[in-house]
Amino acid sequence: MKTAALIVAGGEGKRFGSPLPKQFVKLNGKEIFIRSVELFYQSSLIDCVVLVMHPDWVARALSILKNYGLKRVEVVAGGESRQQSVHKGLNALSRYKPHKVMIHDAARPLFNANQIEEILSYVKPGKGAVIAEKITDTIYQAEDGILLKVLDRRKLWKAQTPQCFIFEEILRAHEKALSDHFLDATDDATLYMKYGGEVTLLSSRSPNFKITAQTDLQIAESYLIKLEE
Ligand SMILES: Nc1ccn([C@@H]2O[C@H](COP(=O)(O)OP(=O)(O)OP(=O)(O)O)[C@@H](O)[C@H]2O)c(=O)n1
Ligand SMILES: C[C@](O)(CO)[C@H](O)COP(=O)(O)O
Repeated sequence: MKTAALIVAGGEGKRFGSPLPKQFVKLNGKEIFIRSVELFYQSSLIDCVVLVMHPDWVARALSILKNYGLKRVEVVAGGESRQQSVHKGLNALSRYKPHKVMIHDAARPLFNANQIEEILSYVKPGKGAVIAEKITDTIYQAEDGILLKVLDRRKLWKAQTPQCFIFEEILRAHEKALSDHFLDATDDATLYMKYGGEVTLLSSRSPNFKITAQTDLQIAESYLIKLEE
């Protein structure tokens, strides 16, 4: 049975604040989206890869993928939101009839691909698996800068990606969300759980933070320099 990877790179990177969308910015000499695609493309456990790219940058992405010899990556145009982009990517994947799918932010290029097998082992009918990070700080709930409540951090995690599911189940969850006009989910586990799925959280074995601001890029570079020494 096939396993697919869906890499979402359809955003504009507004918080990064550069004319080039952050997924095209080079991290130690290689574009961030290429690093994320390669994590899955180079895995023997992944049978097909779809990259969802911002519509204005599809041609540029295709040319860069070709330069890296990443021939078997299908590129589709993303939507206005991450949720729409994922849905477009899932529709593109349908023709490959995958059994499982790993949905990953292109903006998380540091993910440790050695965890692919472990994550997939948790994915079963009705059960998804998501890489997340346990909270170590005290977490406040506030309104207008006034502390309202201190939350129990023992029960709190920071969602990351990949987020992995039985393909038909997460596709159905996205379709139901669309028909229910539930359109502002910021991740896929939200939809999966809303429509009855159970999600297992797994800690990342390496830094797996999202490149959101320019400072994140500098942190990622110093980590990679050490790793690739
Ligand atoms: N319409 C969108 C919005 C986001 N994403 C992708 O979802 C991931 C996480 O989103 P985020 O870090 O918020 O990226 P951007 O939306 O580009 O960032 P910003 O909010 O700063 O514009 C990224 O890989 C991004 O490319 C997407 O595929 N389609
Ligand atoms: C999917 C995600 O990376 C999990 O933390 C996050 O929700 C993406 O949010 P963004 O606003 O699209 O970066």
